Amino acid sequence: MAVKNLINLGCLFPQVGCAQFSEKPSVYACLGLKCSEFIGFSGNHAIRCLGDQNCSSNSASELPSVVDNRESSLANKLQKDLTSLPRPLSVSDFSTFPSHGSKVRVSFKGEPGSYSEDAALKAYPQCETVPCNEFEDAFKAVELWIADRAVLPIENSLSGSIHRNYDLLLRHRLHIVGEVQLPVNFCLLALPGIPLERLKRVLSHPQALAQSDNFLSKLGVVRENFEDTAGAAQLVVSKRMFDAGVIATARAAEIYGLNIVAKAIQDEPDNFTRFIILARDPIIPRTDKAFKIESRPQRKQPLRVVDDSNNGTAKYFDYLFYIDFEASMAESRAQNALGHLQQEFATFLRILGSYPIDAAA
Ligand SMILES: O=C(O)C(=O)C[C@]1(C(=O)O)C=C[C@@H](O)C=C1
Repeated sequence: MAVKNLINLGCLFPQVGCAQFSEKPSVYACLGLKCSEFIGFSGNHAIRCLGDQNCSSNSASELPSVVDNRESSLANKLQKDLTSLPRPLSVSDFSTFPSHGSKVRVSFKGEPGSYSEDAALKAYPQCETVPCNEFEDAFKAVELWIADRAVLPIENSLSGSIHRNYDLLLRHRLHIVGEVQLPVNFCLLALPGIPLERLKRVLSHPQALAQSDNFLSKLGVVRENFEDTAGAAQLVVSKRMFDAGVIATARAAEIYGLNIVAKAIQDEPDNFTRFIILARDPIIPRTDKAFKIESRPQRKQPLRVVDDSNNGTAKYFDYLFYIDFEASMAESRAQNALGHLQQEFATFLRILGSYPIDAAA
């Protein structure tokens, strides 16, 4: 079992590269009470369902019989040429190095039009985005110089941490150099000419479906999980699923030629996803002002959990903590605090990055 903990403190730091961030830096450190602990700390990961190949969705087959010719020809006309969109990278693509201009290249997990791509464009408005099949592919794209940055979700204000990315941060040697907080507004999209009442099912990322529960319940539709929101939009278009809606971004509607049939359908209006920006090299902070440390491990009162298999006896476990605090690593108090943790308490310490806080959220 692994436990994560976020802790904050703060100080001044000049922004490098991303114009809309504040000058406040934050440090992400990982601290383990046993190194081996993080091996078991990986999240579940679904297998991607891409276009019409290997797709377990029951969507495609029944369509020609349920749509009339008028709808079919309308959709044909409006459907964008999906083959012109960038194909997400997978590990096998990494032997070939794509040509590129001088733009910053930013890898993300998902298809063009996903929320993650929105986050990449918020951080680097002029960037060239590099879609990837898996979170790990986005890490590798940076490591292999195919991309300059990776933008990956780390937590959502409603659903919490994205464990897979915490795990990957430790498995890879990239550095956190920034963050983006993205307000997540879910839109319901459908093929052109299809009104809300015609929808029998809605496809999307599990988070999007879960966070739009009230709306979907009222609509009385079947929910179908998909790996990412934009991938679901692409599927609905490529399979001409006239009875299916998709929860995705407004940009996905534009990219795939879908109509927005409802906007801001999430249950909670304040829904934010926090993304981290990763680079090959760390930012070296230069500052001298820190705010406060809000929390720290207590040596005399370490965490305990009760192990049921041990007849309810209290048992100590090894923990891995992720600490996100406002400070600069150039500031001596921050160095001292982490130094003490390492000398007196932790068996493992790694600074995952020092970065400016996104104040534009
Ligand atoms: O499916 C997408 O569009 C994504 O970018 C993925 C993702 C996620 O990983 O949680 C990102 C942000 C939103 O909260 C919903 C989905």
